[in-house]
Amino acid sequence: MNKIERLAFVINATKSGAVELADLLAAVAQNHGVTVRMTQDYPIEAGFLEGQDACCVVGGDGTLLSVVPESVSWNIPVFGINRGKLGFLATYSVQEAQDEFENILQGDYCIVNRSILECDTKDGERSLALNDAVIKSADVSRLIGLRVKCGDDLVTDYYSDGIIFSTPTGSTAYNLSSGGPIVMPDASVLTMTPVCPHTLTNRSLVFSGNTELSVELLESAGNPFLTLDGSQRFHGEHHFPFKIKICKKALPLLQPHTYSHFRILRKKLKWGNAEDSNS
Ligand SMILES: NC(=O)c1ccc[n+]([C@@H]2O[C@H](COP(=O)([O-])OP(=O)(O)OC[C@H]3O[C@@H](n4cnc5c(N)ncnc54)[C@H](O)[C@@H]3O)[C@@H](O)[C@H]2O)c1
Ligand SMILES: Nc1ncnc2c1ncn2[C@@H]1O[C@H](COP(=O)(O)OP(=O)(O)OP(=O)(O)O)[C@@H](O)[C@H]1O
Repeated sequence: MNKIERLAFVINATKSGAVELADLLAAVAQNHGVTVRMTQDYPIEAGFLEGQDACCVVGGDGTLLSVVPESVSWNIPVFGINRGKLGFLATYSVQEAQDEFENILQGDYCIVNRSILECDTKDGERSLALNDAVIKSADVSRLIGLRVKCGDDLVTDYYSDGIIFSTPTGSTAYNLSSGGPIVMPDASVLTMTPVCPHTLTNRSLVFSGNTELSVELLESAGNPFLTLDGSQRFHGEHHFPFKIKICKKALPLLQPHTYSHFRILRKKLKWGNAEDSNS
């Protein structure tokens, strides 16, 4: 791949050691003639990634999720160094980052495109999500009634705690906790998983990647809301119905050539007795 000549750092300064690590890596980059820009803003300012060759996120998965709209908008590859808890998306450990940083700057990396969701609310707001779009009621003790259509075709009506619409990347997040399938990140699909549906038969559905779903509110359930990647929220009935599909654009994710999704699954989900599941 191309050498990195302009590198942006997005730092979650609330994470211990994040600022120091970013300063260290920035100094390495500058010694290699790389132009560096840094921010601790959350979320980052619109336009921050314009003209950059890559974006290095120092924080946890939430920090990486927060740069997704900006990265997609300018098509800037992102990689994350984990200073958070899990680091499922921010997959470089501090040690790996320090060992591999100069190679990355020299172009020794690959880019994979991760599909993202595009959500259009009734009032015309469009938002993107790398993981998921989740609809729930703010009144946690009430069911929410939602009607899902696939194009013009009725899927069914759900009475549940909510519904999670997930990308393959997001399949290992809230979707997984709610019994949804783990999906390989390069699959062109969109999953839908009801949270505690009040029926014996509703399960996750996997739709093809060119599906457009629409979601209607069946009855007022006390302040319904839509959350994208766990942060951006749309409160209220006036946003319904809204539409969800896989976006034509994707998130370019920078990975080492040695990246193995199964290794990440084994390690982060503590799978089985594989030798590397706890390392
Ligand atoms: N019960 C749950 O599991 C639950 C509830 C709410 C939100 N979430 C998830 O949290 C995500 C937002 O993450 P955050 O870090 O900003 O909030 P957070 O700090 O509340 O993180 C929730 C956990 O999800 C992990 N996570 C995030 N993306 C992931 C992915 N693609 N695969 C596997 N694990 C992932 C994070 O590392 C963290 O441990 C949302 O997109 C949603 O999927 C999960
Ligand atoms: N640059 C930032 N500055 C301050 N706060 C941030 C920044 N980026 C994200 N945050 C907030 O900090 C929260 C936690 O950060 P993050 O998700 O990165 O760490 P974590 O939850 O410990 O890690 P992980 O998600 O990998 O388990 C985010 O959900 C978000 O609210």
